[in-house]
Amino acid sequence: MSQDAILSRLADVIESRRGADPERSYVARLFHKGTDAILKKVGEEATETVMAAKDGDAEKILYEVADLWFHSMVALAHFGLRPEQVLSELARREGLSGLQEFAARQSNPPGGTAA
Ligand SMILES: N=c1c2ncn([C@@H]3O[C@H](COP(=O)(O)OP(=O)(O)OP(=O)(O)O)[C@@H](O)[C@H]3O)c2ncn1[C@@H]1O[C@H](COP(=O)(O)O)[C@@H](O)[C@H]1O
Repeated sequence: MSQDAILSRLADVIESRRGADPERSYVARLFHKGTDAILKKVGEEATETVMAAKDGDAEKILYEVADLWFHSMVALAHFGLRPEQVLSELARREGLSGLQEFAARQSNPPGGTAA
C-alpha cells in the first residue's frame, strides 16, 4: 500500500475511535482518559525519542519517533485538528530560511502577541 496518504488514513482511523469501546481500542482508551493522559503520552514518547537518540540506536529512534508521531496525531484529533494542517504549515515554511521564519515569529507569534 502507498505510504503517501498514511497520515490521512491513520487520522481517519483515530477519528473513528471517538466514542468506541475503551476495552477494545487503545485510541478510544486514550480519548476516554482525556487531555492530561493524551498529553502525558506525547511527553513520554518525546522523552523516549531523546533517550533512543542519545543511545545512537537507529532502529530504536525510528520506533520511538513513530510512537511520538502517533501520539501527536491522537493529540491533534483530540483538539479537532488534522495532520494535513500540520503538513500545510510545513509546506508554508518550505524554502523559507529557519532564521527568517524565526524573525517572522518574533514580530507575529502564533496565537500570541508580539514581543
Ligand atoms: N500506530 C499505532 C500505535 N503506535 C503505538 N501504539 C500503542 O501505543 C502504546 C505505547 O505505549 P508505550 O510505548 O508507553 O507502552 P505501554 O507500556 O504499553 O503503554 P503505557 O501502559 O505506558 O500507557 C502501546 O500500547 C502501542 O500499542 C499504537 N496504537 C495504535 N496505532 C494505530 O492506531 C490504530 C487504532 O488502534 P486501536 O484504537 O487500538 O484499534 C491501529 O490500527 C494503528 O494503526
